[in-house]
Amino acid sequence: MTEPTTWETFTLERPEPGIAVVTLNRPERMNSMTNTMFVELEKVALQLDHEHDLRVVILTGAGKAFCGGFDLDDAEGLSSLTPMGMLDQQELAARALAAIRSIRVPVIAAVNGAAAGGGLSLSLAADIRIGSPAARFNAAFVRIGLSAGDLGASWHLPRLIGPARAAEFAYTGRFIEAVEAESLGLLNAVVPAESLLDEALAMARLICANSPAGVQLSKRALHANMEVSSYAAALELENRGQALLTRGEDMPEALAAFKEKRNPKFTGR
Ligand SMILES: CCCCCCCCCCCCC/C=C/C(=O)SCCNC(=O)CCNC(=O)[C@H](O)C(C)(C)COP(=O)(O)OP(=O)(O)OC[C@H]1O[C@@H](n2cnc3c(N)ncnc32)[C@H](O)[C@@H]1OP(=O)(O)O
Repeated sequence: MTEPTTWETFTLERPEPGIAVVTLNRPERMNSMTNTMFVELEKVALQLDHEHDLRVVILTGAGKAFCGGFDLDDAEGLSSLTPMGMLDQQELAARALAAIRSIRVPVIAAVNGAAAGGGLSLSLAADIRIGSPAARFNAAFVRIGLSAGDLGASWHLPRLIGPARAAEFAYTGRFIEAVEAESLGLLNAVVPAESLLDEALAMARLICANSPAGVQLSKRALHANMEVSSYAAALELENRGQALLTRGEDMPEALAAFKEKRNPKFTGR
C-alpha cells in the first residue's frame, strides 16, 4: 500500500497495484458535497482516467454516511447567485459526476451509509454498488424544493430500477434501505459493514485478473449501449470493440494461457 494522498475533501489510497480507493472525507457533514469537492472529484477522476496501470476505482465515504448530497450549509450562500451563476454551479457539479462516470476503468461504490440527493447521484455514477446494511438511498431533492432531475439521477434510475419505481422513489422522497435496494438492483450485494471494503477489493481483484482492454471496452459498450436506440447500432459498436481486441496482445496471450493451463499475463496492449 502506498501512502494515501489527502485532498481537502477526500483521500486517495492505492491498497494494491491497479486499484485506487477514493474516500469522501467530510464525515462530520455526512460527506456532503461542496464546490471544492466537485472541483476535486473532477480533477481526481481525470487524473485516474489517465493512469495506464489503473484497473479499478473504489469510491466510498468516511464515517457513517456515503454522501449526504449537496452541503445544505453551502446552499445558503448560493441564493445570492444570479440564475446563470446558479446554472454554473449546477454544471460544475454535473461535470464532476460525469468525470467519475466516464473513468475508463470500472468504478465500484462501496456504499457505507446514506446516499442522499447528490450522494445518490454519485453512487449511480459508479458501475457497481456494494452496500453495508447501513446503505440507504434517498432522492432528497423534492424534500428541499429541487427536482430529482439532478446530477444524472433521472437518467440512471429508470434504467436501473424501472420507470415506475424510479417515479415512486423520486416523487415520494422516501428512503430505500439496503435490503430493498439489493432486491431492486440498486445494490449488487449487501455485505457486513466490517467487510464492505474487503468485498469491494475482492471484486476489484477479480476484475484486475482479466484483460484490461477487454474490461475497458466492455465498459464502453455497456455505457454506449444504454444510449443507442437500436440493437443494430449496439451490434455495430460491439463488433468494432471485438475487432480491436482481436488485434491486441491480450487475446492471443489468453488463448495461449488456456492451452498451457496457466494464468494469462495481460498487458492491456
Ligand atoms: C440544496 C442545494 C441547493 C442548491 C441548488 C443549486 C446549487 C447547484 C450546485 C450544486 C448542485 C448539486 C445538486 C445536489 C443537490 C442535492 O444533493 S439536494 C439534497 C441535499 N441533501 C439532503 O437533503 C440530505 C440531508 N441529510 C439527510 O437527509 C441526513 O442527514 C442523512 C444524510 C440521511 C443522514 O442522516 P442521519 O444519519 O440521521 O444524520 P443526521 O443527524 O441527519 O446528520 C448528521 C449531521 O450531518 C449534517 N448533514 C447531513 N446531511 C447534510 C448535508 N447535505 N449538508 C450539510 N450537513 C449535512 C446534519 O446537519 C448533522 O449535523 P449536526 O446537526 O451538526 O450534527
